[in-house]
Amino acid sequence: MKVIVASWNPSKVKKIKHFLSEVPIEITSLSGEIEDIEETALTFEGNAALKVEAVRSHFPEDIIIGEDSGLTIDALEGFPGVKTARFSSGSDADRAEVLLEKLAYVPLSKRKAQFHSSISVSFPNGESAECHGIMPGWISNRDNTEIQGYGDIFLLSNGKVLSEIDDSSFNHQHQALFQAKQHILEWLKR
Ligand SMILES: O=c1[nH]c(=O)c2ncn([C@@H]3O[C@H](COP(=O)(O)OP(=O)(O)OP(=O)(O)O)[C@@H](O)[C@H]3O)c2[nH]1
Repeated sequence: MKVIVASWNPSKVKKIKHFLSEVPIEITSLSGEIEDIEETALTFEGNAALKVEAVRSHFPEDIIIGEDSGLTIDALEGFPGVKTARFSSGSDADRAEVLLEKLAYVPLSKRKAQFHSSISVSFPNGESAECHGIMPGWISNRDNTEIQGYGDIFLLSNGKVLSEIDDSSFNHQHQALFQAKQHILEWLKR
């Protein structure tokens, strides 16, 4: 039995594999023949479950883990939410610029935002566990000409943006991954 990471994003796969490295079974990613899925659910939880379901029949005897993450902005009624990776064309950096334009006249106190991570862990006997992590912050109103992604516009309570922080052990993905790891370790002990 292995843990299969149901993601088509190599840097996400690397992060999840690294975080789960203490789990005493092999952790592998998808091989090229399984196509990326359309993320059609309305919630992060729903999309994490869709990723797992999409690959379940290929790995009937393994544990499968799917993750969906994104940003919600209070002043934009939760936008971009599940569409964080694709609400407009281009890169995350381009989309971060679009968000800054939408918030151009909104003061910092009203720029509250959250990063979410939902993980679905599916076990070969049909059981599953849902995990969720959330990191609160604000969308920065600082001038930043070097925007490479959402981490450069997400301001934390210590006054730094996410991309300036080396230790991200408190972040949304790590919270959800920590819960996922506990579920897997408990399941393996049975
Ligand atoms: O700068 C960032 N710092 C973060 O800490 C962070 N957490 C999430 N995100 C963004 O949220 C979307 C996830 O999309 P997502 O879960 O659909 O993943 P994906 O499509 O890349 O891979 P897959 O697993 O679906 O194959 C993408 O735009 C990510 O860049 C972050 N950006």
